[in-house]
Amino acid sequence: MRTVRAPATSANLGSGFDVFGLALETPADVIRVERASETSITVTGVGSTYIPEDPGKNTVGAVAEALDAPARIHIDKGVRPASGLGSSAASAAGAAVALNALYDLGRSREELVAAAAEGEALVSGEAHADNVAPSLLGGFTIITDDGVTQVDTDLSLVACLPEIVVSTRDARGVIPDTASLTDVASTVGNAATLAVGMTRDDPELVGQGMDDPVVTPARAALIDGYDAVRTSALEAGATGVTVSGAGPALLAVCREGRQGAVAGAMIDAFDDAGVESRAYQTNVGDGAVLYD
Ligand SMILES: Nc1ncnc2c1ncn2[C@@H]1O[C@H](COP(=O)(O)OP(=O)(O)OP(=O)(O)O)[C@@H](O)[C@H]1O
Ligand SMILES: N[C@@H](CCO)C(=O)O
Repeated sequence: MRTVRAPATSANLGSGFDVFGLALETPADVIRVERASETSITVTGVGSTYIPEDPGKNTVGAVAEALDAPARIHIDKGVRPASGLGSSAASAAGAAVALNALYDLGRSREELVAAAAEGEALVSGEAHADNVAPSLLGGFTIITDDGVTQVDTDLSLVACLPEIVVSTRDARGVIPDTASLTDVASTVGNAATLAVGMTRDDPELVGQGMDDPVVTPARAALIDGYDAVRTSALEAGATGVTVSGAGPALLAVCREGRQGAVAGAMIDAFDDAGVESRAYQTNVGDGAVLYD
Protein backbone atom coordinates (compact mmCIF):
# COMPACT_ATOMS: atom_id res chain seq x y z
CA MET A 1 0.00 0.00 0.00
CA ARG A 2 1.20 3.56 -0.75
CA THR A 3 -0.14 6.88 0.54
CA VAL A 4 0.47 10.31 -0.98
CA ARG A 5 -0.57 13.85 -0.02
CA ALA A 6 -0.95 15.98 -3.16
CA PRO A 7 -1.51 19.74 -2.85
CA ALA A 8 -4.02 22.12 -4.35
CA THR A 9 -2.63 24.40 -7.03
CA SER A 10 -3.46 27.67 -8.73
CA ALA A 11 -3.09 27.74 -12.52
CA ASN A 12 -2.72 30.63 -14.97
CA LEU A 13 -1.91 33.40 -12.43
CA GLY A 14 -3.60 35.77 -14.90
CA SER A 15 -0.95 36.28 -17.56
CA GLY A 16 0.09 32.61 -17.93
CA PHE A 17 -3.02 30.88 -19.28
CA ASP A 18 -2.37 27.11 -19.52
CA VAL A 19 1.33 27.83 -18.77
CA PHE A 20 1.87 29.02 -15.18
CA GLY A 21 1.04 27.07 -12.01
CA LEU A 22 1.75 27.41 -8.31
CA ALA A 23 1.60 24.75 -5.57
CA LEU A 24 -0.28 25.77 -2.41
CA GLU A 25 0.62 24.46 1.07
CA THR A 26 -3.08 23.85 1.78
CA PRO A 27 -5.59 22.32 1.08
CA ALA A 28 -4.59 18.85 -0.27
CA ASP A 29 -5.96 15.45 -1.33
CA VAL A 30 -4.71 12.19 0.21
CA ILE A 31 -4.51 9.18 -2.14
CA ARG A 32 -4.03 5.56 -0.99
CA VAL A 33 -3.34 2.77 -3.49
CA GLU A 34 -3.09 -1.04 -3.25
CA ARG A 35 -2.22 -3.49 -6.03
CA ALA A 36 -5.23 -5.09 -7.76
CA SER A 37 -5.98 -6.75 -11.07
CA GLU A 38 -8.55 -4.09 -11.97
CA THR A 39 -8.86 -0.45 -10.95
CA SER A 40 -11.59 0.47 -8.45
CA ILE A 41 -12.08 3.82 -6.73
CA THR A 42 -13.65 5.06 -3.50
CA VAL A 43 -13.93 8.73 -2.55
CA THR A 44 -14.51 10.50 0.80
CA GLY A 45 -14.06 14.09 1.98
CA VAL A 46 -14.95 17.54 0.64
CA GLY A 47 -17.43 17.39 -2.23
CA SER A 48 -17.02 13.62 -2.55
CA THR A 49 -20.69 13.13 -3.42
CA TYR A 50 -20.05 15.01 -6.70
CA ILE A 51 -17.07 12.89 -7.71
CA PRO A 52 -17.59 9.74 -9.82
CA GLU A 53 -16.13 6.45 -8.55
CA ASP A 54 -16.25 4.95 -12.05
CA PRO A 55 -12.58 4.63 -13.18
CA GLY A 56 -13.64 5.79 -16.63
CA LYS A 57 -14.83 9.11 -15.20
CA ASN A 58 -12.39 9.85 -12.35
CA THR A 59 -9.01 11.47 -13.04
CA VAL A 60 -7.18 8.79 -11.04
CA GLY A 61 -8.68 6.09 -13.28
CA ALA A 62 -7.17 7.81 -16.33
CA VAL A 63 -3.79 7.97 -14.58
CA ALA A 64 -3.89 4.26 -13.64
CA GLU A 65 -4.64 3.44 -17.26
CA ALA A 66 -1.91 5.75 -18.60
CA LEU A 67 0.66 4.09 -16.31
CA ASP A 68 -0.76 0.59 -16.90
CA ALA A 69 -0.96 0.27 -13.10
CA PRO A 70 -4.35 -1.10 -11.95
CA ALA A 71 -5.09 -0.55 -8.27
CA ARG A 72 -7.66 -0.18 -5.52
CA ILE A 73 -7.55 3.60 -5.07
CA HIS A 74 -9.00 5.59 -2.18
CA ILE A 75 -9.23 9.38 -2.48
CA ASP A 76 -9.75 11.53 0.62
CA LYS A 77 -10.65 14.91 -0.87
CA GLY A 78 -9.34 18.05 0.80
CA VAL A 79 -9.68 20.15 -2.36
CA ARG A 80 -13.27 20.89 -3.34
CA PRO A 81 -14.14 19.84 -6.90
CA ALA A 82 -14.82 22.55 -9.51
CA SER A 83 -13.03 25.08 -7.30
CA GLY A 84 -10.27 26.51 -9.46
CA LEU A 85 -7.81 25.09 -6.95
CA GLY A 86 -6.77 22.11 -9.05
CA SER A 87 -9.02 19.57 -7.36
CA SER A 88 -9.08 17.06 -10.21
CA ALA A 89 -5.34 17.59 -10.72
CA ALA A 90 -4.43 17.00 -7.04
CA SER A 91 -6.01 13.55 -7.22
CA ALA A 92 -4.32 12.82 -10.54
CA ALA A 93 -0.88 13.96 -9.36
CA GLY A 94 -1.24 12.02 -6.09
CA ALA A 95 -2.27 8.88 -7.94
CA ALA A 96 0.66 9.21 -10.36
CA VAL A 97 3.19 9.41 -7.51
CA ALA A 98 1.52 6.61 -5.53
CA LEU A 99 1.21 4.21 -8.49
CA ASN A 100 4.77 4.94 -9.61
CA ALA A 101 5.96 3.81 -6.17
CA LEU A 102 3.51 0.91 -5.87
CA TYR A 103 4.70 -0.69 -9.11
CA ASP A 104 8.34 0.50 -8.92
CA LEU A 105 7.96 2.19 -12.30
CA GLY A 106 10.99 4.40 -11.71
CA ARG A 107 9.56 7.47 -13.43
CA SER A 108 10.79 10.92 -12.43
CA ARG A 109 8.29 13.56 -11.27
CA GLU A 110 8.78 15.36 -14.62
CA GLU A 111 7.98 12.12 -16.47
CA LEU A 112 4.79 11.72 -14.44
CA VAL A 113 3.40 15.09 -15.61
CA ALA A 114 2.07 13.67 -18.92
CA ALA A 115 0.40 10.68 -17.23
CA ALA A 116 -1.25 12.92 -14.62
CA ALA A 117 -2.43 15.31 -17.36
CA GLU A 118 -4.45 12.45 -18.89
CA GLY A 119 -6.81 12.89 -15.92
CA GLU A 120 -7.33 16.55 -16.88
CA ALA A 121 -8.11 15.54 -20.46
CA LEU A 122 -10.83 13.29 -19.10
CA VAL A 123 -12.65 16.02 -17.12
CA SER A 124 -11.98 19.21 -19.09
CA GLY A 125 -11.46 17.92 -22.62
CA GLU A 126 -7.80 18.98 -22.87
CA ALA A 127 -4.65 17.55 -21.27
CA HIS A 128 -3.48 20.90 -19.90
CA ALA A 129 -0.72 20.24 -17.33
CA ASP A 130 -0.57 23.58 -15.51
CA ASN A 131 -2.19 22.15 -12.34
CA VAL A 132 -0.65 18.66 -12.27
CA ALA A 133 2.89 20.02 -12.75
CA PRO A 134 3.00 22.14 -9.57
CA SER A 135 1.13 19.45 -7.62
CA LEU A 136 3.89 17.00 -8.61
CA LEU A 137 6.91 19.32 -8.44
CA GLY A 138 5.99 22.08 -5.97
CA GLY A 139 6.80 25.79 -6.28
CA PHE A 140 6.17 27.74 -9.50
CA THR A 141 5.99 25.84 -12.78
CA ILE A 142 6.01 26.84 -16.43
CA ILE A 143 4.57 24.41 -19.00
CA THR A 144 5.63 24.66 -22.65
CA ASP A 145 5.61 22.24 -25.59
CA ASP A 146 9.17 21.30 -24.58
CA GLY A 147 8.26 20.26 -21.03
CA VAL A 148 8.20 21.82 -17.59
CA THR A 149 10.45 24.35 -15.83
CA GLN A 150 10.21 24.57 -12.03
CA VAL A 151 11.50 27.15 -9.56
CA ASP A 152 11.09 27.28 -5.81
CA THR A 153 9.58 30.52 -4.60
CA ASP A 154 8.34 31.99 -1.35
CA LEU A 155 5.14 34.05 -1.34
CA SER A 156 2.24 34.47 1.04
CA LEU A 157 -1.13 33.88 -0.57
CA VAL A 158 -4.85 33.91 0.02
CA ALA A 159 -7.07 31.58 -2.02
CA CYS A 160 -10.68 32.65 -1.52
CA LEU A 161 -13.27 30.06 -2.57
CA PRO A 162 -16.88 31.24 -2.98
CA GLU A 163 -19.86 28.87 -2.76
CA ILE A 164 -20.24 28.94 -6.53
CA VAL A 165 -19.47 26.02 -8.83
CA VAL A 166 -17.66 26.67 -12.13
CA SER A 167 -16.48 23.67 -14.12
CA THR A 168 -13.25 23.99 -16.08
CA ARG A 169 -15.04 22.70 -19.17
CA ASP A 170 -17.60 25.55 -18.99
CA ALA A 171 -14.98 28.18 -18.12
CA ARG A 172 -12.91 27.17 -21.16
CA GLY A 173 -16.00 27.73 -23.29
CA VAL A 174 -16.19 31.50 -22.56
CA ILE A 175 -12.61 32.32 -23.62
CA PRO A 176 -12.35 34.41 -26.82
CA ASP A 177 -10.96 32.53 -29.83
CA THR A 178 -8.57 35.31 -30.82
CA ALA A 179 -6.56 38.12 -29.19
CA SER A 180 -5.21 41.36 -30.64
CA LEU A 181 -1.48 41.84 -31.05
CA THR A 182 -1.67 44.66 -28.48
CA ASP A 183 -3.19 42.29 -25.92
CA VAL A 184 -0.62 39.60 -26.73
CA ALA A 185 2.25 42.07 -26.24
CA SER A 186 0.80 43.26 -22.94
CA THR A 187 0.32 39.67 -21.73
CA VAL A 188 3.89 38.69 -22.66
CA GLY A 189 5.25 41.70 -20.73
CA ASN A 190 3.18 40.83 -17.68
CA ALA A 191 4.09 37.13 -17.81
CA ALA A 192 7.80 37.93 -18.04
CA THR A 193 7.52 40.33 -15.09
CA LEU A 194 5.72 37.70 -13.03
CA ALA A 195 8.32 35.02 -13.80
CA VAL A 196 11.17 37.31 -12.73
CA GLY A 197 9.21 38.13 -9.56
CA MET A 198 8.93 34.41 -8.77
CA THR A 199 12.70 33.93 -9.01
CA ARG A 200 13.21 36.89 -6.61
CA ASP A 201 10.43 36.00 -4.11
CA ASP A 202 9.12 39.50 -4.89
CA PRO A 203 5.36 39.94 -4.30
CA GLU A 204 5.35 43.40 -5.95
CA LEU A 205 6.69 42.12 -9.28
CA VAL A 206 4.49 39.02 -9.16
CA GLY A 207 1.38 41.10 -8.47
CA GLN A 208 2.28 43.57 -11.22
CA GLY A 209 2.61 40.67 -13.67
CA MET A 210 -0.76 39.05 -12.93
CA ASP A 211 -2.91 41.28 -15.16
CA ASP A 212 -4.31 39.68 -18.29
CA PRO A 213 -6.58 41.48 -20.75
CA VAL A 214 -7.99 38.40 -22.54
CA VAL A 215 -8.94 35.31 -20.50
CA THR A 216 -9.56 36.72 -17.02
CA PRO A 217 -12.16 39.39 -17.96
CA ALA A 218 -14.23 36.73 -19.77
CA ARG A 219 -14.15 34.40 -16.79
CA ALA A 220 -14.67 37.09 -14.14
CA ALA A 221 -18.19 37.45 -15.54
CA LEU A 222 -18.95 33.93 -14.18
CA ILE A 223 -18.06 34.96 -10.60
CA ASP A 224 -20.58 37.16 -8.73
CA GLY A 225 -18.78 39.95 -6.88
CA TYR A 226 -15.43 39.48 -8.69
CA ASP A 227 -14.59 43.18 -9.21
CA ALA A 228 -15.52 44.20 -5.65
CA VAL A 229 -13.61 41.31 -4.08
CA ARG A 230 -10.52 42.06 -6.17
CA THR A 231 -10.62 45.77 -5.28
CA SER A 232 -11.07 45.02 -1.56
CA ALA A 233 -8.15 42.60 -1.54
CA LEU A 234 -5.86 45.12 -3.27
CA GLU A 235 -6.87 47.82 -0.76
CA ALA A 236 -6.17 45.42 2.13
CA GLY A 237 -2.61 44.68 1.01
CA ALA A 238 -2.64 42.28 -1.92
CA THR A 239 -0.22 43.09 -4.74
CA GLY A 240 -2.23 41.16 -7.34
CA VAL A 241 -5.54 39.32 -7.52
CA THR A 242 -6.87 37.11 -10.30
CA VAL A 243 -9.12 34.15 -11.05
CA SER A 244 -7.45 30.97 -9.78
CA GLY A 245 -7.39 28.41 -12.58
CA ALA A 246 -10.78 28.32 -14.23
CA GLY A 247 -12.42 29.78 -11.08
CA PRO A 248 -14.48 30.39 -9.07
CA ALA A 249 -11.66 30.74 -6.47
CA LEU A 250 -9.66 33.97 -6.53
CA LEU A 251 -5.93 34.00 -5.78
CA ALA A 252 -4.34 36.99 -4.01
CA VAL A 253 -0.59 37.50 -3.62
CA CYS A 254 -0.01 39.36 -0.34
CA ARG A 255 2.51 41.80 1.06
CA GLU A 256 4.32 40.62 4.20
CA GLY A 257 1.97 40.60 7.22
CA ARG A 258 -1.20 41.40 5.20
CA GLN A 259 -2.57 37.88 4.71
CA GLY A 260 -5.18 38.06 7.48
CA ALA A 261 -6.46 41.47 6.36
CA VAL A 262 -6.67 40.34 2.73
CA ALA A 263 -8.54 37.15 3.67
CA GLY A 264 -11.05 39.12 5.77
CA ALA A 265 -11.55 41.75 3.05
CA MET A 266 -12.26 39.10 0.42
CA ILE A 267 -14.77 37.20 2.56
CA ASP A 268 -16.55 40.47 3.47
CA ALA A 269 -16.74 41.61 -0.15
CA PHE A 270 -18.16 38.27 -1.30
CA ASP A 271 -20.62 38.49 1.57
CA ASP A 272 -21.72 41.96 0.38
CA ALA A 273 -22.36 40.40 -3.04
CA GLY A 274 -24.55 37.76 -1.38
CA VAL A 275 -22.02 34.95 -1.80
CA GLU A 276 -20.66 32.82 1.04
CA SER A 277 -16.95 32.03 0.84
CA ARG A 278 -13.97 30.68 2.75
CA ALA A 279 -10.37 31.83 2.55
CA TYR A 280 -7.23 29.70 2.76
CA GLN A 281 -4.34 31.72 4.16
CA THR A 282 -1.48 29.77 2.67
CA ASN A 283 1.97 29.91 1.07
CA VAL A 284 3.67 28.48 -1.96
CA GLY A 285 4.16 24.80 -1.09
CA ASP A 286 6.04 21.64 -2.01
CA GLY A 287 4.93 18.97 -4.44
CA ALA A 288 3.20 15.69 -3.57
CA VAL A 289 4.67 13.80 -0.60
CA LEU A 290 4.91 9.99 -0.54
CA TYR A 291 4.36 8.71 3.01
CA ASP A 292 4.95 4.95 2.89
N1 LIG B 1 -10.51 12.81 -8.45
C1 LIG B 1 -11.27 13.86 -8.78
N2 LIG B 1 -11.24 14.96 -7.99
C2 LIG B 1 -12.01 16.03 -8.29
N3 LIG B 1 -12.85 16.10 -9.35
C3 LIG B 1 -12.91 15.02 -10.15
C4 LIG B 1 -12.11 13.87 -9.91
N4 LIG B 1 -12.37 12.97 -10.89
C5 LIG B 1 -13.30 13.52 -11.69
N5 LIG B 1 -13.64 14.75 -11.25
C6 LIG B 1 -14.61 15.66 -11.89
O1 LIG B 1 -13.89 16.78 -12.40
C7 LIG B 1 -14.68 17.96 -12.28
C8 LIG B 1 -13.88 18.98 -11.49
O2 LIG B 1 -12.76 19.32 -12.21
P1 LIG B 1 -12.50 20.80 -12.66
O3 LIG B 1 -11.27 20.81 -13.49
O4 LIG B 1 -13.76 21.35 -13.26
O5 LIG B 1 -12.28 21.53 -11.26
P2 LIG B 1 -10.94 21.88 -10.50
O6 LIG B 1 -9.99 20.76 -10.71
O7 LIG B 1 -11.26 22.27 -9.12
O8 LIG B 1 -10.56 23.22 -11.25
P3 LIG B 1 -9.26 23.91 -11.87
O9 LIG B 1 -8.64 22.87 -12.76
O10 LIG B 1 -9.83 25.08 -12.57
O11 LIG B 1 -8.35 24.32 -10.78
C9 LIG B 1 -15.95 17.57 -11.55
O12 LIG B 1 -16.94 17.36 -12.54
C10 LIG B 1 -15.60 16.24 -10.90
O13 LIG B 1 -16.71 15.37 -10.75
N1 LIG C 1 -5.40 26.39 -17.44
C1 LIG C 1 -6.63 25.76 -17.10
C2 LIG C 1 -6.59 25.49 -15.61
C3 LIG C 1 -7.88 24.95 -15.09
O1 LIG C 1 -7.82 23.58 -15.00
C4 LIG C 1 -7.78 26.69 -17.43
O2 LIG C 1 -7.68 27.86 -17.07
O3 LIG C 1 -8.75 26.26 -18.06
